[in-house]
Amino acid sequence: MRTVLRVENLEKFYKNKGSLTKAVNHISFEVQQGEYVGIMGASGSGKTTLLNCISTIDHATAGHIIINGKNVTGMKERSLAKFRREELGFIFQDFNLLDTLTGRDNIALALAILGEKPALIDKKIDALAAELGIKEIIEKYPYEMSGGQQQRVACARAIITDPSLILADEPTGALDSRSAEMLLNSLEMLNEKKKATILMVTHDAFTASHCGRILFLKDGKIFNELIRGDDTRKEFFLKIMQVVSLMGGERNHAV
Ligand SMILES: Nc1ncnc2c1ncn2[C@@H]1O[C@H](COP(=O)(O)OP(=O)(O)OP(=O)(O)O)[C@@H](O)[C@H]1O
Repeated sequence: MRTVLRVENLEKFYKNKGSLTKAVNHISFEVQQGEYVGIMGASGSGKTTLLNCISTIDHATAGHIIINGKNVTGMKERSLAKFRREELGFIFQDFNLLDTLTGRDNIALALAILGEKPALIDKKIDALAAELGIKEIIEKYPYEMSGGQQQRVACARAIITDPSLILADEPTGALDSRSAEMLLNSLEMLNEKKKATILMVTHDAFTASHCGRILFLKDGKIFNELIRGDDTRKEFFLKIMQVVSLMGGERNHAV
């Protein structure tokens, strides 16, 4: 298996009026191609900081992040912008679609920026929209879509460029439970059928139970790791809940 992401001794410290917050404190882990990995932890444990460093939005204080063989920690902003476009797909809690573009054009933009031929853009979008069940809504503008529909368009936008790694930050955070489940089915499809490698931050044990592996953060460090293996989703959910309660309780979601 190929290593898509390698995080080595990563540190991110914030200095504020003499106090030092170790938001990410010596974290190391790897993600292999085709893995679906969740990051869980209490509020303030460093999840978003870690994801922002990996997504190259934030600069690490020390350590290395290697994505698809490229060390992003040393890259300059111009190379980083190109790197993000070519190698990463993003799914945010609040969808982040452009309001002035239809769903189709939001997805198309990601491909157009990479220089894809216009004739191929529509073909690729049509095929993916059918797989994600969003064919009927992609000609709509984001404000004409439900949150769940917007998030599935965001999924399509994240995968259409065939990125090495998809980064999702609380992707179900703004969705009701039915829309969340549809979104999770879409992510599962991207992972299983399209072999997408996904790293997802979530508070929610139900959402996390769709992953193949979970890293639990506490005070900026990896506190525990769970691997789903042959567990059913429900069995994995119960194991996740055990770790969550061991760590001091979290927001929950019924199985
Ligand atoms: N810009 C900043 N300046 C100073 N401290 C920060 C900054 N950003 C984050 N922190 C601190 O770093 C720690 C980790 O924050 P982070 O947002 O990564 O946690 P989180 O696990 O994502 O939390 P949540 O689940 O609430 O989003 C917290 O103690 C936070 O207060």
